[in-house]
Amino acid sequence: ALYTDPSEIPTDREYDYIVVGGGTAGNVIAARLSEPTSDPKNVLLIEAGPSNLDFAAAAIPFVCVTLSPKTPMDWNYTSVAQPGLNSRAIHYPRGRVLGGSSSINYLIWNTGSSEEWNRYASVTGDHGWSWSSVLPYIKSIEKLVPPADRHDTSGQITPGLHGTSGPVGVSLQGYPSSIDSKIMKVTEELSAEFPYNEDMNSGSPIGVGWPLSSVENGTRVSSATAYLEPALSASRPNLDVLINTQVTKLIQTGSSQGVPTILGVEFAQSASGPFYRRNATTEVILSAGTVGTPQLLMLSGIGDKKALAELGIESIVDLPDVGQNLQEQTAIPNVWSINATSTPDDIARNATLLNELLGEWATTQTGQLATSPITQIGWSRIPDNSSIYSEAADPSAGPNTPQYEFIFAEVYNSFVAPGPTSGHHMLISTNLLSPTSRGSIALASADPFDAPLIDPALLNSAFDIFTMTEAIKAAQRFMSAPVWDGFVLGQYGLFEGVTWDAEIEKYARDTASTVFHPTSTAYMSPFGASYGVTNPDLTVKGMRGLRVVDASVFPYVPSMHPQGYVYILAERAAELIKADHLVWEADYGTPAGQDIFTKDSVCL
Ligand SMILES: Cc1cc2nc3c(=O)[nH]c(=O)nc-3n(C[C@H](O)[C@H](O)[C@H](O)COP(=O)(O)OP(=O)(O)OC[C@H]3O[C@@H](n4cnc5c(N)ncnc54)[C@H](O)[C@@H]3O)c2cc1C
Repeated sequence: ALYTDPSEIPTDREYDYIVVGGGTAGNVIAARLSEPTSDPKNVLLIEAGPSNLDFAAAAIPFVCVTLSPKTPMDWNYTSVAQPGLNSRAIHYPRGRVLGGSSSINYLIWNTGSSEEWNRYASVTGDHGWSWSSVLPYIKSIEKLVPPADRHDTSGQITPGLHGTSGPVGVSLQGYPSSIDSKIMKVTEELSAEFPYNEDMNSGSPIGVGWPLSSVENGTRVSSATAYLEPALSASRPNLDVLINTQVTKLIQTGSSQGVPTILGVEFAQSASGPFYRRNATTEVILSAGTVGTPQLLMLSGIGDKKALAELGIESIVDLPDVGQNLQEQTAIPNVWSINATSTPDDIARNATLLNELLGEWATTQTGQLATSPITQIGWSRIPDNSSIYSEAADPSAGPNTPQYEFIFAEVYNSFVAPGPTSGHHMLISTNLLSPTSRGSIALASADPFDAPLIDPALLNSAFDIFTMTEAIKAAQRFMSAPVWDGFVLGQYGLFEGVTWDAEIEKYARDTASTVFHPTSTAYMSPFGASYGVTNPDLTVKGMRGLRVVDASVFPYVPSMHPQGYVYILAERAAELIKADHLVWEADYGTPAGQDIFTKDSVCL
């Protein structure tokens, strides 16, 4: 059942599992663990935000850009001042709603470069995170469906690479744009630098192609719509979901041989309380995301002992890497003025047009709003002989893994300057994918209702600014292809006249912001490692009862858009949890065919 107030939670029910955070990963976990079996498990899911169903706009793909920042679906964080961005602080959106960031994101669907999954396997010592091991999850998660406009997608995707019956509907762009054919033409005119890639989700992403989005029937697919709503609609008596309620602390419930057990959670709807507490009988699964997870661990005494002592927080386990190693990607929307008579720029300026499009979407889930504003994507790398390699090693997972991205859209956008009231535009957002900078999440105070200090460390290293500058120059080369003659009028807005390296660097630092992809603040390392926060089976080091399942556990930020990776992670995590539960309860040993990494009985 769905509850909106903690006082409604049945007091006589014992929960096997308590899941903290009804976001992208948390909903997968709650839905999977509460599946009907001969021995059903009771699951309580606690989400800080409201229901996604309270927000009609969340379902409409094109308006994804309006769901954050500064909305009721967003935590509305601001970063600390960024030295790499000329000391600017930036909005730092994170979903605070059922579905979490999958309810407010820009819908791009990627499942990875094979090299980086293999790197996850090698740095965690768990073959279960390798590309060959995660491929079956990708197929079982995806449901490839026709685009909203039902156009012929031959040659735009390799259907055989995709699943057809999973919970997450994914589709290609569902509305034509005037730049589609021109971008494809560049892949012929400048094919050496910008080759066409028929399917960027094959494991080898490099090239320019058509992106998939988490959109089905012209409507957003999130973990709330794909996993939680079906589970709730099935009226599972063993699944309880509590919304509008923040978990304020994880609580130690015992210890054995000096190893603490964490099975308790404290929660409240506001700083003034009342505060409630429930214990799980089997596990607490922390899925509060890359910002929320380390914040809650530290509030609970799991983190750097010295730093916590300064805030008066008593240490349960000294884990200095909690909140460290934050990896984030940087974006710059570079805009060109174009010779077009209509572009989606018009939608923001013309209320009548917007209302017509909303009407069309409401009746048939078709039209311009049935698709995201992103038309194509390109993935690329700096040349192997780049001068930066004399001072920095390549941070990417390998030569087939992109270091930067182009996102194409037929519209003006900027993080720092308002939109123009006339004219038509296109943009290439240049995104730095594999930064060498490392940021952090730290507590501002011991009050769980205080926002944490978020430092994504954007453009904070020589490699990062070099690669971003090269990406912008590559975008300029892309736009110099013959096909744009007469169509492109010139660089626009703050990008106008920006040509030379020094100008590009200044422009980059003045205009960049986040791609919204923070990861790695509770990163996995091998069992027994003296660094890291979580083990390869996602249990938290040095304790029993607690696991982390969300984007915070990735050892490196995914080189592509991460929501697909998070679904994969959560699906495997649900299997690991179920398998461990069998092992612990009945002492069966490893179930036949189950690929469980060997670990000692204490899971340190
Ligand atoms: C604006 C934006 C655009 C993006 N665009 C894309 C894109 O196009 N493609 C893509 O692949 N990725 C995109 N991403 C990133 C992607 O959505 C995230 O990486 C992914 O969804 C993270 O999943 P998660 O489970 O780790 O965290 P989340 O989905 O953020 O879930 C965390 C949940 O925990 C809840 N929570 C936190 N603290 C507490 C607490 N103390 N108590 C209770 N609940 C709590 C939160 O409210 C939230 O619901 C975007 C993200 C944003 C914000």
